[in-house]
Amino acid sequence: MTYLTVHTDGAQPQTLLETEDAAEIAATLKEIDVVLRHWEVVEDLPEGAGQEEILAAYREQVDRVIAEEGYTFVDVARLHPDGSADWPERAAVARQKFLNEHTHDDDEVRYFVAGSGIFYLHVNGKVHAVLCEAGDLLSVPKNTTHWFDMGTRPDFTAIRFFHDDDGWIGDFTGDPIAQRIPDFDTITAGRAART
Ligand SMILES: CSCCC(=O)/C(O)=C/O
Ligand SMILES: [Fe+2]
Ligand code: NI
Repeated sequence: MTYLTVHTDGAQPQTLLETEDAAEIAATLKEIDVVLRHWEVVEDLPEGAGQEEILAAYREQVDRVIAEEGYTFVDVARLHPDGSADWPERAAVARQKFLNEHTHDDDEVRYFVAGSGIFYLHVNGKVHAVLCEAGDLLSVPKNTTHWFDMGTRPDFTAIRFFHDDDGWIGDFTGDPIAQRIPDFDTITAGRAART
């Protein structure tokens, strides 16, 4: 189940909303032109599946998204603890890449097929922190200021859709806001404590 928290963006952010209610999440995100859908997950995908295998397993859903919006390039962002000696360092580097506020001149469309991560959408003086989990398809309009936190123990697989064949290109805003909004580990711990 997806989880949404909304925060003010001032020097001392206040939490305005915490919800797991799918209808409330969809309605709140609609106010900022963001669409969150829940699609099926392929359960029998091998843990070590590669990019081509993942895209083949989700061909029907991927083709549906491409047909809707004319995307020309699709890839898979995947991080999963592999037990290697350099995993902690690679995980930290991967996390840092998306951790500062940025924009794209393309929509941000991400279909989570395993694991989780939080997109922070900074719009109209508020930050919407959307915890995406397996089955969540998030569509964020181009030029929306945002960042992404995969947490200190990254574990997710997300299919990404682009209109540009060059793939991921981010323009960083230089705003340090991400440092004062609760991070992935804090938000997921807070959610666990609610249940
Ligand atoms: C969950 S896909 C990796 C993150 C990403 O592509 C992005 O643009 C984060 O803002
Ligand atoms: Fe992004
Ligand atoms: Ni595993």
